[in-house]
Amino acid sequence: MCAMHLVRFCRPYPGLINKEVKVINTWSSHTASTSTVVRNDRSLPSEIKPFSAVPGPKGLYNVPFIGAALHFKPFTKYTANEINDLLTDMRKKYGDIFKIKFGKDYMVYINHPDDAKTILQAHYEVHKRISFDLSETLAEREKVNKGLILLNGKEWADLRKPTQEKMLRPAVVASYVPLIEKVTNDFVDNLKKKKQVDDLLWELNNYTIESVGMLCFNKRLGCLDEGTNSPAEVAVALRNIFDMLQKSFFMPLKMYLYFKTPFYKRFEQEGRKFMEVVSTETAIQNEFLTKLKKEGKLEEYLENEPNFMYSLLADGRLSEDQISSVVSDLFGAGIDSTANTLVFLLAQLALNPDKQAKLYDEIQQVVGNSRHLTKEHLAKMSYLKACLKESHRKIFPISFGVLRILESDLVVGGYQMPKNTVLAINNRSMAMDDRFYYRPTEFLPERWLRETTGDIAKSKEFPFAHKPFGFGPRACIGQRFAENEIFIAATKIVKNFHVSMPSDVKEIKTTLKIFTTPSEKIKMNFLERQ
Ligand code: HEM
Repeated sequence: MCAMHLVRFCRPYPGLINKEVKVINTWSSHTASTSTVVRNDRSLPSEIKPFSAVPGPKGLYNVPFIGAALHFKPFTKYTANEINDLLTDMRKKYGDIFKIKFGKDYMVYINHPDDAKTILQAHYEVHKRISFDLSETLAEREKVNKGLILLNGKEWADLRKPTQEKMLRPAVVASYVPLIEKVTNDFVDNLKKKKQVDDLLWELNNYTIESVGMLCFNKRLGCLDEGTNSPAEVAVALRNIFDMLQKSFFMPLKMYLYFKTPFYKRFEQEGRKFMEVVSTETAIQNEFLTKLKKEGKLEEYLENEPNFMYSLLADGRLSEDQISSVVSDLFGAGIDSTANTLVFLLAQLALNPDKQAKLYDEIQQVVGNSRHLTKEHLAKMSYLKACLKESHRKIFPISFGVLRILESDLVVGGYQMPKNTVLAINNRSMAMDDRFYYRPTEFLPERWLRETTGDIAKSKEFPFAHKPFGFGPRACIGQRFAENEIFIAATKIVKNFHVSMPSDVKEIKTTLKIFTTPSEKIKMNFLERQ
């Protein structure tokens, strides 16, 4: 065992500090106040226990491949799309840390923020992502370059570095505000005509395709044009792709790795539809840029509009093939993620009219009669930001939570986790845990405001309980773009409409398709404000 591991063993792990502590509320913008809180009520093993002692289902459940099948229908009431319910039951039975065998390896579920912190702050060099073997098999069979989502180690870092420089810089993000605003104005105009929608997710899918299309291809793809009532084919393909990925993850026998099974063939068909759109649009964008360059008009064009693909081409560190794979990943990851987030945010506001009224007041105060939204407006809207954070907490957006594969041994919650252990941070379960959140079942954006103190602000004690965009070098690369898009859409929609749902709807039922998504169509009324 190396010296670093010994140091880890000797260090008292965070959860051992299990007593009343004085906490300075440094988040108060006015005066720092002191309050006494019970930080958590964990009971941890008094000495470090081996991995074999991590609790979890016993017996047949631990037989490689077959064991996983026993957790799902027809043996239980759960399907792969409802794995969250299975995990909630296991959390109740086994506690803050438990392990389940999926395939041939264990996956360890983490339900305490102290442990989430230990894992997310551990040292990683390869930053290996858990295998989406269905997508990997498709990429290999179709001879398509893998992108940010599938690559690891140096190949991933070579793509990530230049892309991140272009995507996460505040100035770049800000330059997209006017472009997204135009897309949002068209969406709002459509809502004014419709007044009511029967399937909010599909409407928002068309909106997010248009927004992320502006980032990836600098082009409007026509999904919001008059007469386009059906969702774009690419959105349908993506929905099916994510559903199949979710299912493939928990399949006991993955025959598609060896043969083109009917399940694989359906995935291939949807994958090809998606890739067709991306390669067509990428080629058009390339042609457009080459033409402008030949005509000597490129500089002038770039002065007026940001162009993400051009900035990657001009950077010189990535080949055209690598750029295509980056654009493909951004387009694929950017549509359903943001559309679902917006559905749930609007639904929470509809179910909580008092919070909607408060948000409307903030919008009126900050934006008033300005014709355009600016990054300065967005920066001032703290209640809007709190609404998004709270909506993500109540309905956690990612099916698996944030996953990490250990690159060296690590003590987590009193257990010795060996190198290569797969750990899943179960933010969804922490979100409903009253050790970390005051009245966790309620939609209370106030809990996130800087000026909030006392019990309601308990969540601020546990930042690692809530990581909807992940953490560290492998965190969501689209976070800033997504937040901008969500803030602009929510601001414009709430400014223009009072949103409501049919009176018999009291809660939103969800299912998991990589992203959390409504299990039934969501109807929404958009009553124009006078
Ligand atoms: C509300 C919307 C979104 C949520 C909740 C979300 C969440 C996440 C999460 C949790 C991860 C994994 C982070 C980790 O392991 O630490 C991730 C990765 C990623 N996201 Fe997002 N995301 C969203 C929107 C977007 C958008 C709009 C884009 C593209 C424009 C995008 C592109 C990506 C990509 C490419 C990765 C993989 C990054 C890598 O492995 O280097 N996401 N996202």
